[in-house]
Amino acid sequence: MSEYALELRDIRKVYKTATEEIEVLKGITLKIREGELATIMGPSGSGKSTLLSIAGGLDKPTSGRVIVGGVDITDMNEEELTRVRARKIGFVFQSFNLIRNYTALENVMLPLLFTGIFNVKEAKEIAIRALEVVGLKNHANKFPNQLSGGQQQRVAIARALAPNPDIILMDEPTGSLDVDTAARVLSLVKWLNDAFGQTIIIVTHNPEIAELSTRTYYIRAGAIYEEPPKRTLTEIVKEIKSSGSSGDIKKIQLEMLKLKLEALERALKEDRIDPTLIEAEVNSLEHRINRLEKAL
Ligand SMILES: Nc1ncnc2c1ncn2[C@@H]1O[C@H](COP(=O)(O)OP(=O)(O)OP(=O)(O)O)[C@@H](O)[C@H]1O
Repeated sequence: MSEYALELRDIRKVYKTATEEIEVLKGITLKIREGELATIMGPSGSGKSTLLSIAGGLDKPTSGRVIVGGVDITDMNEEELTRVRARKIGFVFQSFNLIRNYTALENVMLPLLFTGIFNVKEAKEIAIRALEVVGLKNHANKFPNQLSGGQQQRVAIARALAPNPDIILMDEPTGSLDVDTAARVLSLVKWLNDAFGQTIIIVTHNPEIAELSTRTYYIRAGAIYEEPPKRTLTEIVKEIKSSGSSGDIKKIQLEMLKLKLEALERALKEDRIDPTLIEAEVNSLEHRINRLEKAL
């Protein structure tokens, strides 16, 4: 058994769309030791969920290796991955992802049955214990819509926990919960890490969750850091300006101004507006169009 619950080696991820290629992850190496409660933070669109999907074998990296509990899952086919995911990886997402017409108990039993290890009776016994761990033993036969948001998230945690996975991956696990319920769910997560030694990775925007964790990582511009990247406001503004979008915005603005000018000229020609009222506006539009054309 490896000392790492999860190892990501030089992970690159390039998304190809019809018009462009985006390199979201630019060679990320990450080693999560057993028993860690790690958080991954970073700006919106920085690739946190992409990294989590790759770590969980839900998505393939463009290059690099993914090793879960000492097993290299990078080149596994879908059938092998389904087994490995069920045995070694638990998932908890913001939207709970419980199956609506299954009871809480059945929802927790499902990944246990997917492992191919347990029969129905064994899966049931383990699932009941997992529900007990999250304080929901008495709600085992309820359907998701008969449970509160916090209870549903606890069922999702029981489901992730039941197969005794090497690692539980959580994507904004408290994102859709109110503050009090979120705090209760988080204290359960923290307790599972402390008492069970369960290795957990949480992707979040919430710095308070990072405070609970044993280690915090930050993703920015496709790279990962253990310290929050220190940037001045001027650097952030420069980065946004040079991100390529401001040129496009100017072009769109120019098109909009030209369309407005055309419309004004048409209205003037067709005698639909008072010329004295719009003279200044036409002048100002022409001036702005000139300036933008020079800037592009
Ligand atoms: N299937 C896909 N095809 C093309 N681009 C994608 C795809 N999935 C994600 N992206 C792009 O990859 C980038 C990273 O997305 P990702 O969801 O991993 O970011 P994130 O850090 O989790 O963002 P957030 O905090 O807003 O959830 C984004 O620019 C996104 O638009």
